[in-house]
Amino acid sequence: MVHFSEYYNEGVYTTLKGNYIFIPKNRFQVLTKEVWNKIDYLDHHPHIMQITGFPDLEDDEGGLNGFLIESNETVFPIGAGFDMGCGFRVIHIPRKWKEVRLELNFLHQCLTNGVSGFPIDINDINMIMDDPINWLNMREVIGKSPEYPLFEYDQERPTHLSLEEVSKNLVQIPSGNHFVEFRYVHSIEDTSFTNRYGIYEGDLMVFIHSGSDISIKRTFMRYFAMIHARLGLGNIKLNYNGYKVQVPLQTDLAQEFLADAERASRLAFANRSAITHIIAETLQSPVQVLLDNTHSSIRAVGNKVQHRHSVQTYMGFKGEDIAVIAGTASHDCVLVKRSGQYPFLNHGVGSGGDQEADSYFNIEEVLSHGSQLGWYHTVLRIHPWLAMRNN
Ligand SMILES: Nc1nc2c(ncn2[C@@H]2O[C@H](COP(=O)(O)O)[C@@H](O)[C@H]2O)c(=O)[nH]1
Ligand SMILES: [Mn+2]
Repeated sequence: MVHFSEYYNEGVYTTLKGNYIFIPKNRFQVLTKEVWNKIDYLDHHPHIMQITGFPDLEDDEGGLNGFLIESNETVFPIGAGFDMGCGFRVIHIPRKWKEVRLELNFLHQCLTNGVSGFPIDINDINMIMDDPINWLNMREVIGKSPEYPLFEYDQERPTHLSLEEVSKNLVQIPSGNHFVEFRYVHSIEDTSFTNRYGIYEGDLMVFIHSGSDISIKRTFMRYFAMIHARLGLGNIKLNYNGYKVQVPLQTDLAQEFLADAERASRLAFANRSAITHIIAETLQSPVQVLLDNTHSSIRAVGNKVQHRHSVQTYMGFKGEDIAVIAGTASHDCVLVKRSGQYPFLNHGVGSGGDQEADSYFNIEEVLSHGSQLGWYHTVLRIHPWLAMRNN
């Protein structure tokens, strides 16, 4: 048994190769053998430049949740999990939460059955993959994202996504652990921020958590299986180390995978934008999009590949770097403002799947850990009210 605690200091574990795992002590102590095997494997991998673990680090479907990998010349298809492009959008609505009950039934109908007044066809899908911002402008979508990073990709690469399926599933909540939640501001800690942007206690906050539809998720599972089979790695067992499945960056397969990863991110972003539009139209209200990010992505710049599995960066909102840390369905979510230099943070409190699970960590513990590391301070807390899902 290795006594890892000798490397643990003030909320940070330093690996043998000098990589960091930012994790509260009691979480650190219960990391499983499988998690350590994966960390150790990547820590010693010749094509890995950096790995980083975040406070909600844990095992997840062959990979690690709350985990960032930066590699050289190599793509790890499990690096973002299968829900490629998944992210949160947070919208402030300058109305009190108690005032909007009447419109919600109609909204639920729209967001779970599709919206006839907002038709989507294959041309829309092609335009979104090509230039999502232009598509939003052309469709006069209300509620633009203040900042959303698009990455260059090789648009000539063939796609393995089923565009027909995607077109049927856009402008609605995808299945899986995706939702539109109506929450409200219930305690403000940084009044200078909220006064600047007209945010008050009791105001409605809408959370859109949405990634790919099931057909996109299956595409990335197929990529994984295909690369696994090509490498002749045998059977996939429980607690499989999915990082053993890798593909050189310059191969056609890796380039197709990366192109589809960026397409999936753009489609998920467009879906969150279209959902915002439907909410704004239904509530007949202005909306203030605080942020839109993706926490599951694989992107290459030059020969460097960044893999994010449930890891977010701060987003620019009117010159301020902010993020939202999700709690659970029945707990607060928290808007934070960056106070340190470090650009990344965990997206939530773990990966519990569709239902509230025991495996979720305590948000207070996660928050105090991030604050102690000097990453951010709390701006406000957002209380749960009601949620819409589409399973
Ligand atoms: N506001 C809510 N947050 C939730 C809910 N279920 C889970 N979560 C949080 O979201 C993140 C992201 O989930 P993932 O599927 O992308 O891993 C997770 O870490 C939880 O903190 C919910 O119902 N409402
Ligand atoms: Mn997600």
